[in-house]
Amino acid sequence: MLFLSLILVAFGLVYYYFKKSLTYFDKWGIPYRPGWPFLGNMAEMLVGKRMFAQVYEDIYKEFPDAKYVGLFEFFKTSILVRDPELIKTLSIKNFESFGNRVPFIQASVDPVFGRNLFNLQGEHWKSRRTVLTPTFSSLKLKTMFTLLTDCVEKFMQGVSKRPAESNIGVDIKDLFSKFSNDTMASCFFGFVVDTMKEPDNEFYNRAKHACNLDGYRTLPKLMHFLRIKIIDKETEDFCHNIIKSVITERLDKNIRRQDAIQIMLDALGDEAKKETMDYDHITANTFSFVFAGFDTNSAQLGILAHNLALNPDVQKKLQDEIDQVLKEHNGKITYDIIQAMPYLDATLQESLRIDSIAVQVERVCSKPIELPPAVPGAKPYTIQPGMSIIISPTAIHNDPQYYPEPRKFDPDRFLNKRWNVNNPYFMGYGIGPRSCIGFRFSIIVCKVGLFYFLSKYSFKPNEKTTNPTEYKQDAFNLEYKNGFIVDFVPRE
Ligand code: HEM
Repeated sequence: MLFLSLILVAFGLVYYYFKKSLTYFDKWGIPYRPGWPFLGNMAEMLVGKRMFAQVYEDIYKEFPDAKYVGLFEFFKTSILVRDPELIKTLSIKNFESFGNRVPFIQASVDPVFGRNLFNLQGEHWKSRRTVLTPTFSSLKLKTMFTLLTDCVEKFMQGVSKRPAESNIGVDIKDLFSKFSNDTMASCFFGFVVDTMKEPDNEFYNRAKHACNLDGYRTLPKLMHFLRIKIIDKETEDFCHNIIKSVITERLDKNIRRQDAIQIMLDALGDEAKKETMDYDHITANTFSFVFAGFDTNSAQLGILAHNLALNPDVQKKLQDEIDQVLKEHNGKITYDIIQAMPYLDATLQESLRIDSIAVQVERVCSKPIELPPAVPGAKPYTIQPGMSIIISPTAIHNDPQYYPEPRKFDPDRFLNKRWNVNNPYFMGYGIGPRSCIGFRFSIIVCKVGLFYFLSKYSFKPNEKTTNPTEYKQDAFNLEYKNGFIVDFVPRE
């Protein structure tokens, strides 16, 4: 009985503590949506009623006059920044104070994932990012272009062998994941695989498995406390072994190939002797590209297919541009030709705007910074180290004051607009120095995939393709209600 009373008292105290913390923002007059003890503002997400990204969007919409609002994510108190100019100030000008995101996991628990760029902090991140940035320069991507066209040609051959009836009600993201996989294997791991021909290849199966992070995203602290690794031992060994054998072969036989491993080897210069090679780092880096790029690129192509199926006029305009380019260049396509296609470029930008894969962009504060009052008449608020700011690309991209008729898929909004990762009104690839390192690679992969596909086929809505678009509310990542389902038919 005494024991039970103690438990009830302890529970009461904890409940009181969390209930009280839910009024934390009152002192500064910062608006917030009332939260539940232990769950904060995330109750709807937890019961599958609202997608993560939409919880942020709902809160964003609730306070149209605020520069920022208070946010309760389970036990965590954060700031959701609404004002694009404040987003820019914090994530770019004050990068010294907001240069990190909360790490998923420590390298001591998971050596491959813990040392990847996404997860690294402070100076470790800075030096790694500096070494890796040249991998994605336009010049390097140009040299990788033939690797990409090899992949897309194999992919299209595989698509052409499918019986017509299997192109009805297709999970298009899954289909494009085969192309995305092969680009990763070839451009980052330095070996060739044809997933349309061999859908059960080990690289594809492991990449799919390793990109499933749902548990970590919802309960990272618990997973960390239990020392559950993201990358299991077998996948870790598999990646190590590929990298080791590719590097050994290159050094032994003096082979060069235009891929990311070669760029990392070249960056290591004379130290790149077999005995001193830090395979762990190269594995962690290449793996971070697969983790960050495999699912995102296929999802982006899925978003494109869905929106093109629903907007035949846009699809037709894009196919006209593709046909024209093929005709002008006798079917011989180069990196520069693809990059110079204005409507293809605008369509990709619009697809990143209308449905952002990034659930949120997060930065954790490392030095105190005073924020202006959240609303007129409120007090300035000094954000303290350890607290996160959250940015919602979905909310900004769907705000009619920045994008009139935001649910309309209209590539013309982006016609002849340059890509810019420092633009707080367009954050498909995040913002500032910590934005997506692979964005140029991703752009060219999506363009190549779409270009070749639309030169032969047209997307059509299937009875399962929701119109207007509906979302799967109990998914963590962006997913349409019935999945990424469309039909595709050969062009007339
Ligand atoms: C459509 C595809 C993609 C989308 C929408 C996307 C989006 C993003 C976003 C929103 C971030 C967080 C940025 C921030 O915090 O400001 C990010 C980070 C990152 N992305 Fe991508 N990404 C895509 C493809 C790729 C690809 C293909 C690669 C690899 C080649 C890649 C590698 C990374 C890495 C390594 C980071 C962490 C960067 C750092 O912390 O320094 N991404 N991406």
